[in-house]
Amino acid sequence: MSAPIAISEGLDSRMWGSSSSSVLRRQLFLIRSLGGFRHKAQMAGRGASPTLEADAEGVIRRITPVLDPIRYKGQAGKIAVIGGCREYTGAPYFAAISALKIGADLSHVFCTKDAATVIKSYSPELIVHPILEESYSIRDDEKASVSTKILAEVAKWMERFDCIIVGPGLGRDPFLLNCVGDIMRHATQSNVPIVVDGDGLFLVTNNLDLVKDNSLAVLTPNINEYKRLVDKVLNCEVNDQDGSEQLLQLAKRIGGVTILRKGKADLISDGKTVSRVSTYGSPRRCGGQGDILSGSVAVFSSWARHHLLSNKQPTERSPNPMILGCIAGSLLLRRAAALAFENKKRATLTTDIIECLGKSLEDICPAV
Ligand SMILES: NC(=O)C1=CN([C@@H]2O[C@H](COP(=O)(O)OP(=O)(O)OC[C@H]3O[C@@H](n4cnc5c(N)ncnc54)[C@H](OP(=O)(O)O)[C@@H]3O)[C@@H](O)[C@H]2O)[C@@H](O)CC1
Ligand SMILES: Nc1ncnc2c1ncn2[C@@H]1O[C@H](COP(=O)(O)OP(=O)(O)OP(=O)(O)O)[C@@H](O)[C@H]1O
Ligand SMILES: [Mg+2]
Repeated sequence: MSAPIAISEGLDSRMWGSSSSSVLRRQLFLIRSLGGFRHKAQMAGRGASPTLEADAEGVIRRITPVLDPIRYKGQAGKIAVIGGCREYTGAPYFAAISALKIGADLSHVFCTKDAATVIKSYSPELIVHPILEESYSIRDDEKASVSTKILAEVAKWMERFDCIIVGPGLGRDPFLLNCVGDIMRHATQSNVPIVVDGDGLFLVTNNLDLVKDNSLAVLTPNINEYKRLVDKVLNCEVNDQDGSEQLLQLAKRIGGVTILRKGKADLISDGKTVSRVSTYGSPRRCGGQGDILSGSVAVFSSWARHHLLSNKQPTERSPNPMILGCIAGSLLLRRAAALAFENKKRATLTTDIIECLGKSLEDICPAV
């Protein structure tokens, strides 16, 4: 029997954001009575909502689809990464290949022409679209028509995707970011979930309307990206003493987007609840682990959405699939990082962690 989902099922997810003392007492009662679920509650601060250590294994078991012979290609997920430019080709590759290794059926990359051949050469598994342009490659008088053409190219595919990941290795070219902003607006109109990472967060922090009020958007900031977001949205510094409460306020202020704050422990909030994943990963901090995480979150949140939609009509009490995706993605990356580190120690690299994704998922949720 699969373990219960840590948040929301059986609990009203809206409760966690409240600071009234009776609600707080009730929350604590519920947490204590959930002892068998391996929850650990930690108060974020006086009068603040508790942070739950998520039952991430239970979440993974619950949402991962069975490998059923009647399924056809595409049903386990079609993911697209919008990223990859002259400087960065590793990041979009890591995100896209991780999505496949976890179990998505198709993984696309929309990148600049310079990056496309390089990314294709890393793997024949990826479908690579060399369509993005940076300012240096186009004249001013071409910009309007080029950006219309880029949007049309992505729009052709958009409704087929279960999730897009915006930002790994995108770079910060203003023309390119402008086009990507249009792509994000189109995804939002088409109800396609968006995971925003890396330079996508640079874009969003300066254009919050791109994700505001979008409950299908997930932001996955690292320490620097989080600092910039807090500064811009809350107009203050990062508060590590009361980190959960600040994260809750940040997510609320952006209209209920889900935020996964990466760090020693990953904290996840949609402005209503705060969950934590602190399973030990690896002491190696090699670049690219955040990219694996973005691919992982995209796949798991698509599976969680599908799982919830296929079981019953979602209600206000249903868990937020984007949060479930973050919890599952965070645990899987950490397990894979721990396994890779066991083998490679100081030489552990992101490619080693990617090789451990399959075994880590198999240990939690066997294929047969
Ligand atoms: N193998 C690969 O291909 C990998 C590629 N990766 C990709 O790299 C990109 C940046 O991600 P990251 O994680 O280095 O950003 P982060 O920690 O905020 O910055 C660190 C410092 O650098 C600076 N800075 C960054 N970009 C800048 C720019 N364009 N121009 C100027 N300054 C810039 C930044 O300065 P600040 O923004 O704070 O002013 C901060 O001081 C992103 O696309 C990611 O996906 C990674 O995923 C790793 C593996
Ligand atoms: N100090 C830490 N201890 C343990 N795990 C950590 C620590 N910092 C980050 N992580 C884990 O590593 C993953 C990547 O986080 P990180 O902060 O390195 O992202 P990033 O800077 O965006 O990575 P990338 O190099 O891919 O851009 C997160 O899921 C987090 O769980
Ligand atoms: Mg990153």
